[in-house]
Amino acid sequence: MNKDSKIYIAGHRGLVGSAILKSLQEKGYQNLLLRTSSELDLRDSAQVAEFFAKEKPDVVFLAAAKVGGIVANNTYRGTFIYDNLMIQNNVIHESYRSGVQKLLFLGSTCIYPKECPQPMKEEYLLTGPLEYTNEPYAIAKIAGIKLCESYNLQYGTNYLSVMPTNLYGPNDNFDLEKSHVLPALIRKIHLGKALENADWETLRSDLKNLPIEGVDQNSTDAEITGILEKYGVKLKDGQVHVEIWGSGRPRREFLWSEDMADACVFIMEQLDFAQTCPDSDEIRNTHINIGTGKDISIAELAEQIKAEVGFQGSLYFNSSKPDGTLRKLTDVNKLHNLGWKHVKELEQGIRDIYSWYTSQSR
Ligand SMILES: NC(=O)C1=CN([C@@H]2O[C@H](COP(=O)(O)OP(=O)(O)OC[C@H]3O[C@@H](n4cnc5c(N)ncnc54)[C@H](OP(=O)(O)O)[C@@H]3O)[C@@H](O)[C@H]2O)C=CC1
Ligand SMILES: C[C@H]1O[C@H](OP(=O)(O)OP(=O)(O)OC[C@H]2O[C@@H](n3cnc4c(=O)[nH]c(N)nc43)[C@H](O)[C@@H]2O)[C@@H](O)[C@@H](O)C1=O
Repeated sequence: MNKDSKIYIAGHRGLVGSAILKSLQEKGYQNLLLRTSSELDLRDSAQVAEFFAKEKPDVVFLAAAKVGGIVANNTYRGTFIYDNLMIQNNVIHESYRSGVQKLLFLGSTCIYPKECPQPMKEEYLLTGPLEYTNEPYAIAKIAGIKLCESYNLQYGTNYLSVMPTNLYGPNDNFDLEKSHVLPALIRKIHLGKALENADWETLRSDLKNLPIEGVDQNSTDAEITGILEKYGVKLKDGQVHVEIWGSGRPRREFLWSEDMADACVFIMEQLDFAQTCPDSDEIRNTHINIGTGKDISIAELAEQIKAEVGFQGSLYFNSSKPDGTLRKLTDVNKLHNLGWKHVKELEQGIRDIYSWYTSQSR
């Protein structure tokens, strides 16, 4: 990959894709190829074939995918497996057909078994049953790793795969049902604080920027209070209570999206497929974990966000919502040995994302 390479970033408006775009621009890459999903639906084989044949990119960052939190994965199981298989099959296959020199596939640490030894090493892939709530998504991601690996071995392509831990940062999804835990808690606790202060202006401007079904900035105070209750932000006995899904016991590892993007660009600049093979006799587990190597319980995360936001009310746990995997801490030795380490720690990241969120919802 060099500064003149024609680089296609699939998913450039998303959490990770937007950070990859920013990182490449900052590093002086200028020949960038971008398409939104409405301009190019990557599930559509004919559209993707035409795009690659015409544009012939040199390099591809595949950060387009159907993505969501635990409940979205568990609810839209068909969409998660179909969309992801179609997107990655089309992009990887047409990259091969049009002669793309290098490609980066983004998977996820949910590829590892539900009961995986901790921390999770790359070699633990396919050693046990998966967590059921996101099994369809995880199976698509495993297929993506194997598609890259198989094309490399059969056709001599140079496609790399990275497995990021849970990510957060600017341009994340803050939907209260479909998002991941960190953005969901930032927003719920922010709304909780506004409700306890009877700060209707803040509540209305939040809803103006990111409407919740059944309520908008023109709704009455009572309607807003009623709908927030449905999403777990409740005013009861003069106090506001914010719902945390599950038991609070699961542990998660969080990486700032711009660190993730930096790791992606670093790997694409520094590595070829041959160097990712741990053992030349057995070409397996060539993917690379990307994370911090540190985790925290959901209960602790919620307390940290509560302190950062300055919410005075209470947090309560709703055990009717799924916990998912109890722990998925990445082993980041492979990444560290390559010479890359994250920069932003979680405490600073929470501060920065809360500041970003409030600047957007004003
Ligand atoms: N977020 C996280 O915590 C984690 C993410 N990952 C992986 O990282 C990658 C990026 O995720 P993230 O940035 O969070 O996801 P986002 O949901 O923020 O962004 C996904 C992007 O994919 C694009 N996209 C979705 N469907 C299509 C389609 N049919 N055709 C074309 N483009 C499409 C969207 O484009 P548009 O905006 O134009 O509609 C969007 O920009 C994914 O592979 C994900 O699985 C892995 C682990 C954790
Ligand atoms: C990135 C990763 O993301 C998903 O896996 P997950 O880590 O389980 O996802 P999550 O962020 O949604 O939840 C983490 C934990 O947090 C708890 N939790 C509490 N309160 C809220 C809450 O309000 N919202 C959400 N979403 N979770 C909450 C929740 O119950 C769970 O115990 C998969 O898509 C998977 O495929 C994947 O790749």
